[in-house]
Amino acid sequence: WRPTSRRMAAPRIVMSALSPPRHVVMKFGGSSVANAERVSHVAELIASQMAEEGTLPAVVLSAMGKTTNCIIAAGERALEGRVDVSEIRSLHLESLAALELPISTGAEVRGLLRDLESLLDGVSMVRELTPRTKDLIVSFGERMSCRVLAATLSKIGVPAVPCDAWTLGVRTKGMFGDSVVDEACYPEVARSISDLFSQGQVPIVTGFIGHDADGRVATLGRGGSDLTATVLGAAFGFDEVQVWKDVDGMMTADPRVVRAALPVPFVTYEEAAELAYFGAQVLHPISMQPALRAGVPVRVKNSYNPTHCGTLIAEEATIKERRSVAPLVTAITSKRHVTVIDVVSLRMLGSHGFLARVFDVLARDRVSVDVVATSEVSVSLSLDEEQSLSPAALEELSEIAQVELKHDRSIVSFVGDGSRSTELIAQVFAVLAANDLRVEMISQGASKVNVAIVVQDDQAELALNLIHGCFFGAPLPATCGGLAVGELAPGLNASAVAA
Ligand SMILES: Nc1ncnc2c1ncn2[C@@H]1O[C@H](COP(=O)(O)OP(=O)(O)O)[C@@H](O)[C@H]1O
Ligand SMILES: N[C@@H](CC(=O)OP(=O)(O)O)C(=O)O
Repeated sequence: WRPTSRRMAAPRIVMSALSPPRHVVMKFGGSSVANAERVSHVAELIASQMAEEGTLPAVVLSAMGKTTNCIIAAGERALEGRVDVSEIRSLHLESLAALELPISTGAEVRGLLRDLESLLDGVSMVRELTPRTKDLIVSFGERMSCRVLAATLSKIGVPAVPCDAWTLGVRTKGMFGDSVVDEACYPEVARSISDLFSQGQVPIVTGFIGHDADGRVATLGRGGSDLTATVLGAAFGFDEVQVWKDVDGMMTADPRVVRAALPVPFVTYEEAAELAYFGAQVLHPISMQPALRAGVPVRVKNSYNPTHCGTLIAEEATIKERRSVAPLVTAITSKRHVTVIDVVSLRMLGSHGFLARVFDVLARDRVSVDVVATSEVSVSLSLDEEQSLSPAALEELSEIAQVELKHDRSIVSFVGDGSRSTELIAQVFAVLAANDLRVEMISQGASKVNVAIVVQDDQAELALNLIHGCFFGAPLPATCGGLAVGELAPGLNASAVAA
């Protein structure tokens, strides 16, 4: 679907550039607006980008800091009869005061806090918190943060207006807590944004939330503001979707785990989706889909180093053109605390339908699988930490096979040039074998950009650093996952690691 009415007249906002403004989405997550100081920093960043680069933004914002986690915790406490929003109230009222925002903004935020508290009182009385009610209570985080940022921007001359996403027409479908945006709403969203731009207004849009077909609040799953940003990008046809973080773009690994991680300048949509799905926290797993379908480039930027070019995420042809050489590995990521299920059935030797039986049980238990390895009489598959098989499902599998659960595993994934996977796998296994790190599963082939291995949790950090050093040449840190390189886990080869 391509938007028809992309461009409206340049609004009253003073634009330094003579050419028509570049329409961009600027998404800021919770860590970018964790307190009053960071809200003020983001407001200055938006205003300076408008003035210096002539951009006309729609801003997508998440709840301040860990407000979503706090509201979820408040919901769980309300189930036990305790209603307490003091931490949430303090953060927002102190921010209002520190930012010296108008009384009207304070009144709006206090009203939202009262509504949240009333809902929690209700949960406390009925001792029930349905997925629908949980979505409604968590939505208050984004609704408050948008009002705080919009008022802060207005104070510095940017005519910002807070927009609950449903007021722009963002309509969801699917389950509460894990909805997606219905593409049928894109034309209405495009018109709403055009109208705001033509009125010279900068929309500050709640990420993560929307209304379902019945007008009930629903959320897009944790981290869903990235998806809101790419949906707006696709619906209106923005020139770029910017995802602002506290790091210099998508990195070659999680910088909190691999201190030598480096920014990646160019990533394809497919690589970004695989990295996000297999643990790279930097983007929501399905947020690349709307951008890919509409051909809208995504750029991951650092709000603390805005002059850094960050990471450009775009279609394969564009990225290949921009890359000087095709890297063997673009980036490495990991998903911790997964469970591997080994299902072995000698009785099914030669008989068809073994795999179908196993996956039928999983489907009825509504669990999704990340990594699979099969043989004629066995299948191994991984479930991430939020999922587990019901006793009934385990019993049913045990009727046709021996079932073994192996907890505390990690999936380590390498995203890169799938056509050179043999070379990639050879290097990975060489460095891991040199250190007696055991690979329990490997999966390659389904995706042309991803190879995944399974190791034990307590060796994942070392594996990540070893492999990262292998492909990106950075020295090993003194310790990996609590293991000092000089005093490695029993049996590890110190000389090879040191080398
Ligand atoms: N491959 C990666 N590239 C960049 N950042 C990563 C990666 N993997 C994990 N991270 C971590 O994700 C953090 C940003 O995610 P998050 O804190 O959720 O940001 P936000 O709140 O803005 O959405 C970074 O600070 C970084 O430590
Ligand atoms: N606040 C929601 C939505 C979101 O996307 O947040 P963040 O941008 O901080 O990941 C959450 O915590 O899931």
